[in-house]
Amino acid sequence: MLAASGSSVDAQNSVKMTVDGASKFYQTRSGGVHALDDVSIKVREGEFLCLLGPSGCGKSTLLWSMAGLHGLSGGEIRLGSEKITKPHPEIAMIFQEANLLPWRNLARNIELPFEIKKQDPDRERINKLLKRVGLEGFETKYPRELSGGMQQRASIVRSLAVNPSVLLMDEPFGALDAFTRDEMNLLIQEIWMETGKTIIFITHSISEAVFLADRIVVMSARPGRIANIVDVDLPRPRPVKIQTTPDFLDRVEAIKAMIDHRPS
Ligand SMILES: Nc1ncnc2c1ncn2[C@@H]1O[C@H](COP(=O)(O)OP(=O)(O)OP(=O)(O)O)[C@@H](O)[C@H]1O
Repeated sequence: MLAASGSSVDAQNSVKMTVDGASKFYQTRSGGVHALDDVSIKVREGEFLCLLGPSGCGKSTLLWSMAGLHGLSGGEIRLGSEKITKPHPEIAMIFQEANLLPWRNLARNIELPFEIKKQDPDRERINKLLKRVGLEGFETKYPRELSGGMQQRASIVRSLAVNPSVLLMDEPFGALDAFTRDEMNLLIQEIWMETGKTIIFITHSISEAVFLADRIVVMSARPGRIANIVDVDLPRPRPVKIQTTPDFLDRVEAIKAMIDHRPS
């Protein structure tokens, strides 16, 4: 069954990332936007955490802050005890769009983060990852020659090639068709189980969150606050067909009831 949690994280597991009293105001020409209000989360080492909430509740704002891509108006983000104020080599981000450079082939897209860091690409690791996601043999293809799912697989390889310990994923499969999305959800579950990375994953889909997560942070409408934190104790690996079981559907319904869709 679903269980509210979040109180005794420290006692159970080591904390990988901490969001401590995060608030964010955007200044716009038409006035201020209060996007996040006093959000605190302790992300456990190696956990799969999903952020779920209505459109505009500040999920991307929170994730971008965790990536060090933009600052908070109040509060702080920490990786271990280190304050995150700019991008960090241990933290990689994956977006809804694969963001591959169209003029570079797959191999050269994957090597880009190494070039930026002025490092030699770790070809052994890259080749293993390409094989793992089923892209072996596609190294010389250009993004336009790859399907959306293949492009997103490539962006996963590009992120994991530099061996981060935290993967932040901002609705990574939101633009894919339902079958490809199921495939990608299975793949990311397998990769997570194999690598023990800490994953923080934004989705609009309650089913996707219940399928993937150890815990789901349910956020309320703007300004984003934590409405609930839900444990998902379904055994792993979870097969796609688990999504049709009564237990799974009950969990989805329970979360649906928690989400406040009313505009603030
Ligand atoms: N750069 C910005 N300048 C001004 N307002 C912004 C900016 N970025 C986001 N916002 C506003 O902050 C609020 C939260 O946006 P955010 O994208 O974080 O929400 P979200 O939950 O990720 O939304 P969605 O699920 O639709 O992607 C929204 O009202 C949005 O319009």
